[in-house]
Formats: sequence, C-alpha cells, structure tokens
Amino acid sequence: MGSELIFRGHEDTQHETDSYSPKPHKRWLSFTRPIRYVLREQRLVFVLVGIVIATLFFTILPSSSRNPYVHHHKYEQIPDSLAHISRESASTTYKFYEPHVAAFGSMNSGGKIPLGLKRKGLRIVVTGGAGFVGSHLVDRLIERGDSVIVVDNFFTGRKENVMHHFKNPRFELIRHDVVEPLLLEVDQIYHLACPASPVHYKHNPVKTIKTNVVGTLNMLGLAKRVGARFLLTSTSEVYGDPLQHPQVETYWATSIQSLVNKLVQVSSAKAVRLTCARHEACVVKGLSVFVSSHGGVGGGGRLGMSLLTLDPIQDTRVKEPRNWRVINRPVHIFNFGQSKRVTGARGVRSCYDEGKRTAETLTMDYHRGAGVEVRIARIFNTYGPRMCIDDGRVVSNFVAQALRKEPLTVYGDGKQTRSFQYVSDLVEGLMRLMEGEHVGPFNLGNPGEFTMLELAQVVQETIDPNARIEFRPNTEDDPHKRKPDITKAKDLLGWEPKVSLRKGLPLMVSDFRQRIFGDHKEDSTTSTVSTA
Ligand SMILES: O=c1ccn([C@@H]2O[C@H](COP(=O)(O)OP(=O)(O)O[C@H]3OC[C@@H](O)[C@H](O)[C@H]3O)[C@@H](O)[C@H]2O)c(=O)[nH]1
Repeated sequence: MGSELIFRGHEDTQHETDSYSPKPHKRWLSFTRPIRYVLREQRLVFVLVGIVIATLFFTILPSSSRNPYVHHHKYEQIPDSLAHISRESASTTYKFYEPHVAAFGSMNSGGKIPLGLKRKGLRIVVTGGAGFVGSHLVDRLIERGDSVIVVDNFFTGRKENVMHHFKNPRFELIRHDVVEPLLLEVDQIYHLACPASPVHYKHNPVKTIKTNVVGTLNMLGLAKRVGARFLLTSTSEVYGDPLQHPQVETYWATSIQSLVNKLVQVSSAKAVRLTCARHEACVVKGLSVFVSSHGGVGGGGRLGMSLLTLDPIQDTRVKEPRNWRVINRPVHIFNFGQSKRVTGARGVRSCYDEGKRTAETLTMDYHRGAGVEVRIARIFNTYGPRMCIDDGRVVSNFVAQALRKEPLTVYGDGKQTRSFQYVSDLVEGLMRLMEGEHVGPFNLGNPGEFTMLELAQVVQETIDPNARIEFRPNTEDDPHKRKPDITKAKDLLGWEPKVSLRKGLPLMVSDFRQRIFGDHKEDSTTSTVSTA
C-alpha cells in the first residue's frame, strides 16, 4: 500500500508538471480511491458497526415501545399507579397504546387508521355493565378516558347504576342479551354478564347455563372477529366445596373417580372407603366404583340400596347393581368432604359452577385454537354499593336486614366461611389483569376469612349492635369454606386488596339506606376508598 501511495504521489507530481495525463487511468484511480480509503485503518468495521447501531435504534426500539404488551412492565414498576387511576396516569398509559390504538388484537395492529380519525382511548365493551360489579368497572374505564359500551339485559343490572354517564359521549348503553350474537368494533371485551347471586342464578338455571355457555361463545366469537382482547369473569365457585384451603388456581376440583383410583393404586389395600357428609365412595381393586348415598360399606356388609355410579356424566342410579360385590373390610378410610363432580355436577348450583367451568374451557380453547388474547379472573365474594338489595347474598341480606331492624338470617350453624372483597379492589384487579400480559386464571378476592356468625357481628358493629340473629336451615350444596390464595395475583399482577371488611362495609351502608328508605342526602355512587 505504501508503494502505491508513493506511486500516486509521483503521478500527482507528474500531473502538476505535465498537462497531459491519460484520462481512463485517472478515472479508475478516482473510483478505487474511496474504496481504498474505506479499507484503510479498519474504517469498514466502524461503518458496519454504525449501520448495526442505526438499525437497532430505528427498527427494534420503536417497535418494542409501541408494543401494547410491553407497557405491562411499566405498570409493575409503579405498583400503585392503578390504585386510583388519575387522568395523568391514564394518559401515560395511552402513550403506549396510541400508535396502535386498536392494536390489542393482532388483526387491528399496524396504524391503518388515518391520522385525523385516531381515537384517544380504547373502545371497550362491558357485558353486564349495568350490574353491581360492571357499573363500578365502567366508572373507572370512563374516568380513564376510554369509550365504553355497556351491554346488559337488565335481568339483575339496573339502568340507575350507569345513568350518571348518559350525557357522556364516550358512553353507550345497549339492552341486549348476550345469548344472542352481537357485532361491535371494540378493542377489549370485559365479559361479566351472568347473574351471580345463588338466588338469582338458581331462579332460571337453564337461562344461567345458557348465558355462561352460549353468551361466552358469542362474546369470544366477537373477540376473534374484531381482534379484541377478552376477559372472562369466572368465579370461586369453580372450586366447588373445596378440599384444599385456601384455594389455589392450580386446584382441580377432584373427581372422586380419579381420587379413589389413585388411592387404590398407591395403597396396598384391597378396598378404600371414602366418607363425607352425605356420600360414601368405595372402590375395590379390579371392581366397579360406587358411591352410596346411605349406609355405604361396612365390615362384611353390603353396599347401600341406592347406588350411584361414579361416571361424572351419567347419573345412573341403580337399585340392583349388576356388579354388586360383598366387601370384606375396607382398610383405609379417608374423609374427603363433598366433591362437585358427584353432587355439584348434578346439583342446584351446577348451572353456575359448571357453566363457568365451561366458559373457562371455551375461553382457553379460543385462545389456543384461534389465537384470541384472553384473560380469566376467578372472582370471590364481593360487596359494595349498588349490590342488589334482597338478592339473597349474605352481605346484602345482612345489611338490608340490619337497616330494616329485621333479624339477621344466618343459614345453617353459621360456621361456614367466606372471604369478602370490596368492589373497588376487584375492579382494580380486573383492570390490571386486562392490561397485563398473563392469561390466568387469577383468583381475585380478599383473603380475610369470616364465618357467617363473624360477619353478622361486623354488621352489628357497623349498623345496629342490637340486631338479632335468627338461624335458618341452610341451602343445598352450600360450600363449607372459601378463601382465596392470591399469591399468583400478587406476584404477576402486583395486585392485592386494600379494603378490609370493617372499612368497606360502612361504604355500602349509605347506598343501601338511600335505596331502602329513599334518603337522597348521601352520595351512594362512590365505590372508591382511600387506601393510604
Ligand atoms: O341470609 C343469608 C344468606 C346467605 N347466607 C350464607 O352465606 C354464605 C354466602 O352466601 P352467598 O349467597 O352470599 O354467596 P356464595 O358464597 O354462596 O356464592 C357466591 O360465590 C361467589 C360468587 O361467584 C357469587 O357471588 C356467588 O355465587 C353461604 O354459606 C350462605 O348459606 C346466610 O347465612 N344468610
């Protein structure tokens, strides 16, 4: 290279001294000169590095910051940013959405919307949005700047719950039953529509299961068609009368069939006998499995007269079972409580719990099979303003009874437990779940566990210390205990309830008082509570 330079120098000198120079030679030199310049002193390497950096900067970084799913990490870094979502924090959220304003589903991504038509917030449909939980969710979404369409058939929902939004151009209300298909252009679907009080859902069980199955199917179809993200509100009732306490999302409502098979497999026993309040299951190696509703299996005894096969689908009662056997002596006895597979699946609560299980299944199948973005919440007992008065649920019953100076009706011995969450905590959890990147299912509930007698005591302390307690027979298939394990929601959504029962209960009293006695002095619509 050095010699070339010397040569070129010589050539240049020649050019200066002699006006004649062969043109083709000069052109060749002017073409190779920049190449040689680039090749010298590793300049090419620097050029390539520069190209790589520019590519990274202009291609990868902008697309990742525009990705609607990436913003979730930002949420997690600001754990309380959603607790009382302010307009400022909401607009921060939208910065991530804006470039793909309709980008929740892959089908809508890509900034196809003309500049002048870009929307500010998301378009969200809330089925059951005129109900107790739905209307509080709608309040928060509207407050955040979204456009909300409420779809409700007003079976348990009430126009009054959303009337304060009627003049808002970002709010729409449609009287529609989700069992019929519906087409709407939206980015997100919160699917809440279904009566949730046992009294209501048992009132018309066919309608309840239809709502859960056909209604969910319709809304999933809509989500698939318009590329919307879909959130299913499932229930703690999918755990049935749980054997595990507190309930974790991974808990599978045990089928007696698999339980007894396993027990027989692992034990050296000839037979295994399982007992619970009303049922006994007996399995003998190599023989059929039976559940006896009375009597059951005794030493050298016979199976009870009324036998129920453990086939989870067929409720086959057989008076004289063909494969009847005398069992000498059951070796192991396990108390396994009550399993929904046997009682629930055929019981009065099944329209709801089996309905919600099916809804979960459909949701996951649309996710796996059709690529729909889905979220699943399992909601535990919730209370707050706008609950239906006299819907039969324990909190609304007790509060209304105490206000009316009627006795508090405690069902059974009152020792059954529930965990009660305040509605604003639930709404917070639902929104975090929808905006986050995890499918679920997630338990959303308050782990504070109370017996019904303890709840009655809190109501007495809050409303009327002289309120009497009246015991009533319990309802069929009432779960004995219920308490959520919320580790998963804490870890992955950064969510946990903030409002204790003693703090939350007074917040619904003014609303109930107003609706029962027509007292309009107090503001009943407030669902939020200071958690500071
Ligand atoms: O007046 C009453 C009403 C109810 N109860 C008892 O209170 C307990 C809770 O009953 P609720 O009717 O409020 O609610 P449940 O827990 O049975 O079902 C609820 O579960 C979770 C949600 O999905 C639903 O809101 C609902 O199905 C039950 O043990 C019931 O027997 C009373 O002791 N007195």
